[in-house]
Amino acid sequence: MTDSTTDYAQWIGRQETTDDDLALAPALAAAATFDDTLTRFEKGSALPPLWHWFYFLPRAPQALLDVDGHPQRGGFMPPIPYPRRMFAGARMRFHRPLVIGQPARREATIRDIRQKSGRSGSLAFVSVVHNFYQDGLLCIEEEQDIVYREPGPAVACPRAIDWKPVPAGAWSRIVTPDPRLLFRFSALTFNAHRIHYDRPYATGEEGYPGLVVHGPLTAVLLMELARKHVARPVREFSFRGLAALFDLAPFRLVCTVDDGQLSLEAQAPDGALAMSASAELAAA
Ligand SMILES: C/C(=C\C(=O)SCCNC(=O)CCNC(=O)[C@H](O)C(C)(C)COP(=O)(O)OP(=O)(O)OC[C@H]1O[C@@H](n2cnc3c(N)ncnc32)[C@H](O)[C@@H]1OP(=O)(O)O)C(=O)O
Repeated sequence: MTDSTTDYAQWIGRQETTDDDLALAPALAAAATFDDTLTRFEKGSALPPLWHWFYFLPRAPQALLDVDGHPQRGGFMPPIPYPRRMFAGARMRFHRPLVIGQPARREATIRDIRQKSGRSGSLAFVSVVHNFYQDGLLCIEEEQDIVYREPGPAVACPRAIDWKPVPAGAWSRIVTPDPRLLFRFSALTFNAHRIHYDRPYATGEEGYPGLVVHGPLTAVLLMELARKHVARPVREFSFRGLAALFDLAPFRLVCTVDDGQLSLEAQAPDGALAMSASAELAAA
C-alpha cells in the first residue's frame, strides 16, 4: 500500500457490534425488489438466505461519509489509500435462519489485510468476518472480501455478444440491471456508494463505463434463482466477483444442480464470467 506510515496490522482484530430488531418492513421491501409475490412474510418467518444484508445497516452520520459515499476509512475499516472500493466476494455458512421480528446481533471483526498485485494494478484486500446471533445462538457465519484498487485507466464498456446456450437442465435468467433496480438495492442496504447511482461520479471519478451493479445484488439474484427452484435449505454459499457488471446491458444468471451442490454464475454481456458462486444444500 502506498501509505508506508500507517501500520495496518493494528486494524486486524478490530470489532464492531450491531444490534437490529429484524423488522418486517425490510423483508417486504426486498420481496418487492425481487418480484417475490408468492412468499408470505410476517413476524416469525425465516429470512431467506442472504437477506440478512438488508439489516444491520451502516449508521455513520452523513458528516462522516467519504467522497465515495462509504463511511470514512480509519474507523472500523483501515485507512487504505486506494480510492476504488469493490465488494470482491464472500463465503458463508448458514446454521439456522434468522427470524423476522426478533432481536439479533451482528459481530464484525477485521480478519486480514493483504496487499496483492493484479492484472488491473495494486489491490488491497480486507477480509471482514460477520457472525450473526439470535437468542444467543450462532445463525450465520460470513467472511467478506472487500478490495480497494489504486487509480487506473478507464474500464472499457463490454461488447455484447450472443451467449452460449444454457446447459440442459440448468436454470437461467436474463437480468436487466436498470437504475431503478440498483437504486432499490442501494436503499435496501443503505449503501451510499456513488458508483451505483451517480453516473458522473462512476464514470468520471472511478473510470467505469456506467453504473456498477452491486456484487451483493448479483449474489442475491443468483440465490433467488436457486430459491425459486429448490426447497432444501442452503447450508453454505460462496461467491467471487471476477468482472464488474454495469447498467448498460443485460447479464445472464445460470444455475446447475448436481447432488445437493449448486454451481452458479453471472455472465457479462460479452460472455465473460462476472461472478462465480457455489452453494451446498442441506441433506434431503
Ligand atoms: C457493495 C460494494 C461494492 C460493489 O458491489 S462493487 C461491484 C461488485 N464487485 C465487482 O464487480 C468486482 C469484480 N472483480 C473485479 O473487478 C476483479 O476481480 C478485481 C477485484 C478488480 C481484481 O482483478 P485483477 O485482474 O486485478 O486481479 P487478478 O485476477 O490478477 O488477481 C490478483 C490477485 O487477487 C485475487 N483476487 C482477484 N479477484 C478476487 C476476488 N474477487 N476475491 C478475492 N480475491 C481475488 C486473485 O486470486 C489474485 O491473488 P493471488 O494470491 O493469486 O495473487 C461496496 O463497496 O460495499
